[in-house]
Amino acid sequence: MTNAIEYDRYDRIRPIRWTGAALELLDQRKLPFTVEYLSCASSDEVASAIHALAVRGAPAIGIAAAWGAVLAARAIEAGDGAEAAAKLEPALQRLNTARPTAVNLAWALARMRRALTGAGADWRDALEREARAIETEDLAANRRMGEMGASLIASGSGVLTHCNTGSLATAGFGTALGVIRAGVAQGRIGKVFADETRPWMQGSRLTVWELQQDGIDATLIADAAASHLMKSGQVDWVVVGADRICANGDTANKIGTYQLAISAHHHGKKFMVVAPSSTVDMDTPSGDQIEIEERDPSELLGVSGSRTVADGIQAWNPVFDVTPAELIDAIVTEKGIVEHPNPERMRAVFGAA
Ligand SMILES: CSC[C@@H](O)[C@@H](O)C(=O)COP(=O)(O)O
Repeated sequence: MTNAIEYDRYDRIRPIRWTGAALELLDQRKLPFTVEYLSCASSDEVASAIHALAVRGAPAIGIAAAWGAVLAARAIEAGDGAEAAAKLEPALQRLNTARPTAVNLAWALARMRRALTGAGADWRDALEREARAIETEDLAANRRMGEMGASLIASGSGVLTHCNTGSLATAGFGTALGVIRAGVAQGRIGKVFADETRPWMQGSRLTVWELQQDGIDATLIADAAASHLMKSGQVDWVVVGADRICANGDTANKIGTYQLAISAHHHGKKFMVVAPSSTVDMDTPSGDQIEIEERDPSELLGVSGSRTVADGIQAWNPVFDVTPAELIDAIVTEKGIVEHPNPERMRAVFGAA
């Protein structure tokens, strides 16, 4: 179990690049066949890219929004941080409403506002420093969580993951996928399964592609095959990311996570949530208070742009669900692991709201 993790090996995919003049986003709508960066020169372009899923994954949209605030600053004149904060607020609000469920977006923008507090004429530098810090800290948190989460996994285990929680969804390395990378490097994980994650196909288009870049074998399954897989005994842990973790441990993540947790519980498999503390929202008492994003039903009506459903059919497209804390064995963050989360154990690691 002493295999060192060669982090350089995982540095090949960077979803977010700041050029000094523009924000470049690896366009996740086009992967895996086209690797192309979308250049955003204004905060409104960043907000549109977040809404359209050109950049996606809770930590990545927080980082992109932080750089969006830096771009918004280019469009205003202000003598100090207080004046800048007032003038930037409309742009920050537009970034904030680009997607509702992942708390990392609001968290990153709150940090950007705080960076302006007390800043003088050099307020633009303060903003840029903060955006860079948010990005750098995310990468460090992912590496730490990777090692912490992997330490829970017994040698030779099989894991199943959902959605995409890798480099593409973060500053790099990933959350749940970081645990999988670390677990494979340490020889703990023998077999990786990824589900397709309908309807947007983050698993089949992004996760298995990311793992292939690292030379990690992964087996793709249909979402509907997950319970059958667990029953077959090939999986010991379900390892997922999060978009918002509440004060009681209830966790919002990609639609389908909840049914994986129910199935894991039924089959006696362990269920791990991996997320940086920027995903923890101690101000929201429970999952009942989380706004669940509903996207355009057209995402369900076709595959790769080709319509597969008869005209006139209605569809409902909630893109996240909430897994109750009692179905979670461990929440892994860079601040610590909360086993069998409840309000008291959450407070012990993250403090009171
Ligand atoms: C490290 S990413 C964690 C979550 O953001 C991820 O599991 C997820 O649900 C992403 O949803 P998406 O709609 O693709 O942004």
